[in-house]
Parts: sequence; C-alpha cells; structure tokens
Amino acid sequence: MRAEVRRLQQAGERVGVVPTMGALHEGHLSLVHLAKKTCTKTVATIFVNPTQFAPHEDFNRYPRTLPEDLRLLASADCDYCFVPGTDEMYPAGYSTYVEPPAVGTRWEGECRPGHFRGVTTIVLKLLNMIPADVACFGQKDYQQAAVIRAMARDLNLFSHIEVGATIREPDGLAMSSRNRYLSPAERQRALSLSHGLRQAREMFRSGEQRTAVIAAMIGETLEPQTDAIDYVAIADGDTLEPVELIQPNTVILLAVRIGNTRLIDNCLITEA
Ligand SMILES: Nc1ncnc2c1ncn2[C@@H]1O[C@H](COP(=O)(O)OP(=O)(O)OP(=O)(O)O)[C@@H](O)[C@H]1O
Ligand SMILES: CC(C)(CO)[C@@H](O)C(=O)[O-]
Ligand code: BAL
Repeated sequence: MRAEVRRLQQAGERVGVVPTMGALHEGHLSLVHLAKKTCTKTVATIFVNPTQFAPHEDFNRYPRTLPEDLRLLASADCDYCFVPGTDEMYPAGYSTYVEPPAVGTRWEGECRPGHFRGVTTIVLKLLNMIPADVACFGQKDYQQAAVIRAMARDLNLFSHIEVGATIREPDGLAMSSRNRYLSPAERQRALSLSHGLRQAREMFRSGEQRTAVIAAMIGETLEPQTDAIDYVAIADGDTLEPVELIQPNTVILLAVRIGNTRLIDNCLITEA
C-alpha cells in the first residue's frame, strides 16, 4: 500500500484515506466524499482492531460484512480498499503502543480503559502504511477525532486530519455500525440520544443553566428510554474538559446503553 500511495503521489495525485472497521453505512461513505473534495484518489481501510476493545466488549460479534462493504465503496467511487489481517497488523511479538493524548483521558477514555491506546496505535500504523495527504474521520466519534488530531499534531504526522459531520437517519439517529444490534423496540428507544441532544441545545439557547439542562435531559429523555447512562458531558469542544458556562465551542457528549448495545452521540451547542 505504501509503495502504491507513494507512486500515486509522485504521479501528482492527492491521496485521501478513510479508516473504518467495516459494516459500512452512509456515514462512512460521506467520509469518502469528503476525501474526494480535496483528493484525486481515495483509500478506505477495513480492520476490526482488537486492541481497542476491552475483553468484555463486542469484538467477536462486531458485524463483518465485507462483500457488501466492497459494493458500497465501489458505488461511492472509492479507488482502493485495504483489508489487512490481524496477523499482519499484530504479528507474534508485537509490543509497541501509542500513549493517547490528554484529550482522551475523560469520557470514553474512562468508560473504555485502553480503548484510545488501541485507536492511536492502529491509526498511526495505518497512516504509516498509507501515508495519505488527508485522513478523514467522523464527528460521530467526537472524542476519537480530537484524540487523533492531537496525536497528529504531537507526533508530526504527515497526513492532514479532516473531520466530517455526523450523518443521521431521517428520524435523527446517528448512523452507526452498532445500530444493527438494535431490535425494533430498542431502535425506537435509541431516538432518545438525538432527542436529548436537541432538547439540551434548545434549553441552552433559551438561557437555561447547565444543571437544569442536564437534569432535564437525563430525567425526562434519557433515563426513561435507556438501560444505563455511561456519561452526559458538557465540555469544551477542544480540550473536552467539563465547562460550567456555555461558550461558542461547547460540546455535549453522551454514551448510553440500550439492551446490550452501547451507543454514543454528540452535538456542538452552536450547531443549527
Ligand atoms: N454517522 C456517521 N457520520 C459520519 N461519520 C461516521 C458516522 N459513523 C461513523 N463515522 C466515522 O466513520 C469512521 C469509522 O467508524 P466505525 O467503522 O467505527 O463506524 P461506526 O459506525 O462509528 O461504528 P461503531 O458502531 O463501531 O461506532 C470513524 O471516523 C467514525 O467517526
Ligand atoms: C478509527 C478506527 C478505524 C480505528 O480502528 C476506529 O476507531 C473507527 O472505526 O472509528
Ligand atoms: N467507532 C469507534 C470504534 C469503537 O467504538 O471501537
């Protein structure tokens, strides 16, 4: 892959990469389109990365739908798809990991110990194998995008990091490969994530205080519809440290469980 990317770049092409774990949907394809805005060749990667899953998490049942993924990538005019094997990425004796940046400490970092260490490690490896001009990630995984941006800055990565907007189903549910786990009744309850975020944004805009907003979002919208709430955070959009006062760059992040499925979503309060 590296030789091919270098050959393309020497021929004057600009290469964009979209790292994924497969089970593709319109959210992933939107990142291929985002890459195409500034790049002439696009590469998607599909690898369900074992090191970012804790032992009790869903690595084994994570959906693997390669033939359909390849069809979708072709329909989006993606030029290459890189699908490495686990032994290729982590051969026997593999022992090097990337310590994630501070922005990965809270929220997902607390709820999924080791998760961002696995993400930074695999993303650095992928960007070394595919030294793309641009690497695209989704805002749906807001903290992950912040972690990758910080790593790119701190470790002087070659690739420029771009973040694409969250693509949603018509009823507001953020697209996610894990939505496939949801039964029809759970799918209905999962609307509480986007409803809660919308409710919070509207309350902030009408001048409500932070504690009242969180209490309403949790008590009225999330608690009745979910089985557990991992966190609801109101944080600075860059540092992800909690904030008391809402400023232009404030983000609401949440992670909940519905049945056996863990879902995350977020919105910038300044968004329309
Ligand atoms: N709805 C979406 N809109 C935009 N980007 C998305 C969306 N869903 C995922 N992405 C982005 O696609 C990339 C690959 O993500 P991944 O393969 O984990 O998909 P996912 O649907 O988020 O799956 P999961 O259910 O594991 O969270 C990430 O950069 C992620 O942020
Ligand atoms: C960035 C990523 C492909 C690394 O495995 C993964 O965390 C994902 O799909 O968001
Ligand atoms: N979408 C981020 C990958 C994960 O949840 O492991």
